[in-house]
Amino acid sequence: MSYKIEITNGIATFTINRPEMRNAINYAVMDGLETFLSKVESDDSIAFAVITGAGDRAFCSGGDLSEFHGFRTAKEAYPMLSRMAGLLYRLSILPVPVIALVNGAAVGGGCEIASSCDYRLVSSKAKGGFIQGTLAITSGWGGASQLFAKMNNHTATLKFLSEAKVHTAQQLQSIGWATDVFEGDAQEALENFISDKKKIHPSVHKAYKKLAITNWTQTGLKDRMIEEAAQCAKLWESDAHHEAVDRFLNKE
Ligand SMILES: CC[C@@H](C(=O)O)C(=O)SCCNC(=O)CCNC(=O)[C@H](O)C(C)(C)COP(=O)(O)OP(=O)(O)OC[C@H]1O[C@@H](n2cnc3c(N)ncnc32)[C@H](O)[C@@H]1OP(=O)(O)O
Repeated sequence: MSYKIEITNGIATFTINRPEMRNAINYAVMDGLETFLSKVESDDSIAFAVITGAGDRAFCSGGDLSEFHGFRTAKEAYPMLSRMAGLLYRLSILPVPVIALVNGAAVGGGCEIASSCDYRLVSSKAKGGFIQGTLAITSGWGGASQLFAKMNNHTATLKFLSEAKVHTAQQLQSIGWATDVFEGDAQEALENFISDKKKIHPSVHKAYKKLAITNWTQTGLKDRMIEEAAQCAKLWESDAHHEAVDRFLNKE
């Protein structure tokens, strides 16, 4: 199974389970994420949502380039991009704190998934970045809009996106993207983080989350994410993009 859903003690966890592909997102994972979101949206007993990747190499390497490379035009790419943007918007507006447990590399769309969460716990061994620029596209799943909604420093955010570099965990923390950097075991880091949050009543977390969601609703975050998908789709059809993906797939 390309994903796992576990709900234990009020913590709902979605694990992308394709470690051999560095947890790249394909349609099966998108279907799983949709199921997960529906469960969390409809179960009041859930107090925290967590998204992570299987293994210790990657949180998520973005879209599965072998599966999506068949899209040649903007019209072909847009349905996939806008569907995932819609799912990440739903992830971001879940009524409980949403935690990205960044156990390994988070690049491209992987960075967009983590950016759509409220908190990012990042392994000291992980690396991450919006590397889409190296493929001659922008982020296409609404991740840039998520960043602009959440990061304080506009110039640092624009630099993070447009330079398309891979950063160390420490660098990710210094630009304000990583909430915490942990050494060692990811599950232990998650338990510590959640046990600290549990010192405060769940209704307080939910109430603050509601305020954040009101802000995002009023500033049209969903529409901006869908517009981001449309903009990426336009770049998708360029020769520069197809040539860059060919180079990755041919391991040049
Ligand atoms: C499509 C949406 C778009 C968006 O809107 O954001 C994107 O996400 S663009 C996609 C961005 N992702 C990439 O460009 C992939 C980048 N991958 C990497 O940089 C590295 O794989 C890694 C994540 C840093 C991990 O490096 P490492 O641990 O050294 O593993 P390998 O590179 O050897 O990968 C193992 C295996 O997995 C395949 N792989 C990795 N990522 C993807 C991917 N996104 N799609 C398809 N396949 C992927 C890689 O080709 C290797 O395959 P094999 O050699 O056949 O084992």
